[in-house]
Amino acid sequence: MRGMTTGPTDEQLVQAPKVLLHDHLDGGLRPRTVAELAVRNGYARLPSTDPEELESWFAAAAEAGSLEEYLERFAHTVGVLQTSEALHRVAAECAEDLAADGVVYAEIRYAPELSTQGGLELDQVVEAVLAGFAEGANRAARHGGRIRIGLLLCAMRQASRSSEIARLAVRYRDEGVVGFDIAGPEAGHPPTQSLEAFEYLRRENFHFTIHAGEGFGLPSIWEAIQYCGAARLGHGVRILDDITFDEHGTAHLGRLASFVRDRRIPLEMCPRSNVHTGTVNSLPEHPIALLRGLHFRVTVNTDNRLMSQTSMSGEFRELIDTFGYTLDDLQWFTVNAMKSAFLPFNQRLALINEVIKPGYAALRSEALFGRVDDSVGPVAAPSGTDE
Ligand SMILES: O=c1[nH]cnc2c1ncn2[C@H]1C[C@H](O)[C@@H](CO)O1
Ligand SMILES: [Zn+2]
Repeated sequence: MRGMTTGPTDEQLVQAPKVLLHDHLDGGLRPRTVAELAVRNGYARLPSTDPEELESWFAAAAEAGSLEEYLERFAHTVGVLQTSEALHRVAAECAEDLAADGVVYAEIRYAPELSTQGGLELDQVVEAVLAGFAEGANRAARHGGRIRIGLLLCAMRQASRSSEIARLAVRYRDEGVVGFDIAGPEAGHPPTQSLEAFEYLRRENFHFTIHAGEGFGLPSIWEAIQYCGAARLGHGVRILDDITFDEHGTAHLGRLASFVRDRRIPLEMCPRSNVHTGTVNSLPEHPIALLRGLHFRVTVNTDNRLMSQTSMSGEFRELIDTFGYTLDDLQWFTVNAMKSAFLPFNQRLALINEVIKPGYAALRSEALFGRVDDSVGPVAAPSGTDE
């Protein structure tokens, strides 16, 4: 509630409806699942098969300091994702974990070309993931969780298979694939290397986002938008390079930054991941607060829950602690994300009006009346919090 001195509790952050647009399937496995799949499928290259040790090993990605080093950890999650059963299980657990964290709508991305080392066809990869999502969402619903979940297909920038993956995405557009993306090392692999794929997708009226402005700067963002036609930007952090400040601290937007803001191009920001890849030095230095203040269409995302040891409620917690955000800000980020989703307009609107806004209103009214503690009766809201 605007003006409240107390912020939302961790429990309220989980209860708050959240929308996640940028999260990699192979970056969010449960450590125990990685270990079990490795044993079951004879994958012998894991650094450990003890779930706790594995969790710490993946978490060391936090010290990577560069996108390239951060990405090295994925060899092992991809290593255990080479069968339909493994993909199905991991996708189902992903849906369950997100629902348990209060995510009501998610677009999860994966590069199917990474799961063909054991003989799977691309179609089988996509089908296993989609079936896993459906199963996980159903299991979550049985425990009171509600989640809509779609798949974005990534092509890996270094692999030159983007046109093939774009065609795959369009073929599965009515089965749960909601969009396309390119991922992997950004420097040396500009978006225009995949121009043919993006032109095809545009002719098909299909949706796509592009990882840009994370491991490389403005030229990557410019190509993603002006050559390729990206509807959203994965990260987009370096748009900051096109903003200058005068001696009064007033921000001035360059032409590209203005275009991004004027066109309401969503920025899929992933604060914790950006610190881990060295894209920004620390969370307080992250441009999310500045860009939110300048009314860019900012969204909050996790990127890789395992490698960056995060969750949507965890990202929100850190933003609150760092920038003093309130429930109003969290609702703003969430509505921004829902507006930006690759879902039909009427469904986006329904989720905003029937799920997100009522969810935040309920939390605000809880803050207004004080939380009920069964042992001592209602806890009064702290004094001096009137607007
Ligand atoms: O933040 C990222 N930037 C670029 N590529 C990424 C990032 N996080 C994960 N990936 C890559 C590694 C995965 O294997 C791939 C598909 O999910 O996408
Ligand atoms: Zn990413």
